[in-house]
Amino acid sequence: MDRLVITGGNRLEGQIPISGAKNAALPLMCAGLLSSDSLVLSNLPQLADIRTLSDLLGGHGAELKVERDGGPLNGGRTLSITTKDITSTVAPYDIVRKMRASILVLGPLLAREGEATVSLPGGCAIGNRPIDLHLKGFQEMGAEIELKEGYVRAHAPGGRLEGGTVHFPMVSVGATENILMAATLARGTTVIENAAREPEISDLANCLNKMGARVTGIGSETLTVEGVDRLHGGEHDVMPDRIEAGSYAAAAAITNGQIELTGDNLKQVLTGSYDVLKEAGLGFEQTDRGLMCWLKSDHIQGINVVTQPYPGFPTDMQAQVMALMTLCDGASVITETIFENRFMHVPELARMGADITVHGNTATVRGVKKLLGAPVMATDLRASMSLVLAGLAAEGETYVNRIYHLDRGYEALVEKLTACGAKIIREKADGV
Ligand SMILES: CC(=O)N[C@H]1[C@@H](OP(=O)(O)OP(=O)(O)OC[C@H]2O[C@@H](n3ccc(=O)[nH]c3=O)[C@H](O)[C@@H]2O)O[C@H](CO)[C@@H](O)[C@@H]1O
Ligand SMILES: C=C(OP(=O)(O)O)C(=O)O
Repeated sequence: MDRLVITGGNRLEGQIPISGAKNAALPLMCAGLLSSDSLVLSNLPQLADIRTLSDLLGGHGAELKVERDGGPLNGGRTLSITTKDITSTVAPYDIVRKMRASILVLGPLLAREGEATVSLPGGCAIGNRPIDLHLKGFQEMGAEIELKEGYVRAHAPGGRLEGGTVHFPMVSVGATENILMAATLARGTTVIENAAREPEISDLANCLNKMGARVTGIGSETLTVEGVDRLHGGEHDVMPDRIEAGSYAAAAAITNGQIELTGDNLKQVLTGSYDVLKEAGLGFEQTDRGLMCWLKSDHIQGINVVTQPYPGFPTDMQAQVMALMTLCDGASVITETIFENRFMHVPELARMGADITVHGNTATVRGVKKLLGAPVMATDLRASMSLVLAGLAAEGETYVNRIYHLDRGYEALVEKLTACGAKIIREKADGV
């Protein structure tokens, strides 16, 4: 198993190109199941999750072809997904267990074939993560659902889902995406109330419209989808990764460096994190190529922050901001409201000298003068990134184990940080 070895204390300076967003790319790829024509997606990041989903889609009959490969530092990949026929409506446990977003094939399969059998994804390190809202939504569209032997078996009587009103009692990104995709091919109109408003959902809705879907209300909490008989192919550029951008902005600040994030509309992409990072002392300046980020104030400023659905502060930035706060002037209070168990990075940061107390869903972080390198390991993707950030600032060497989490969501992490002067290498480590 690989690990990262980071020698901390280097001021980072340089450019980092922001990749296409994992959390946009995954639902967009699933949309490829909705049409027998080709969906061509550009700016796709090369990540473990994308490979996992490619395997899953291949099992349903999709043909995936790399049309262009600019590499992570030059525009990413262009992939065509052509699903002439759905050859299997079963999403097996062996693939779904690797990646929870696999549940997003349920809506497209059910919409196109009138049936789907998808393994229940189970929980993960950050929480229970049930899928009841997805299932309730499909039932409101006429589907019959059965849970058997760890699988969801969904069936649309008469072979087609019916439009209806799907009201979500709480905001769910995945459930909104699943119902949105299913509704494009349903009979009649579907109104999705209390829809999540994350930009990745707008990216998906815009792509679906390019494929002939009729989605209105994009970006709002009510999405209206007029079902059509078939979707055609389309071309779509995956939006930039707002969490990757925020993570590298935090890297600039924690090393007292200066990083130019390159890509389009990055200030807007950072909505939700932008104000929080500014309050923490970051300066931002729009440049020709993107957004310059640096620590503007003398010290990192302690802040109080609460994770919220978009446009609030994203839970996927919570661990990285906590890493930043370990070195703040004064204290910071961080409240996690989205996932019930998303503080697994706290004990690891504490091993590096951080002073953090957790009560329920609130962490109080008292800034320390310095962090000290240590062997650490994380249980999820963003927690791993928080340890990388801490390692970049720490005195001495930090060994980040279990980096398969980082491979899920940060494209070319070592290359991007090295290009800015970080001392970071990836090496084999036995038995961790
Ligand atoms: C691939 C992807 O895009 N992942 C993102 C997506 O995950 P994901 O789509 O899984 O997250 P949700 O928005 O669905 O989850 C939000 C909350 O709702 C709960 N819930 C969700 C569905 C359900 O049927 N029942 C239920 O109770 C979850 O347990 C969680 O507490 O949004 C999260 C919240 O912004 C992000 O952290 C993830 O990075
Ligand atoms: C939690 C995340 O992803 P997933 O929903 O795929 O687990 C994430 O991207 O931070």
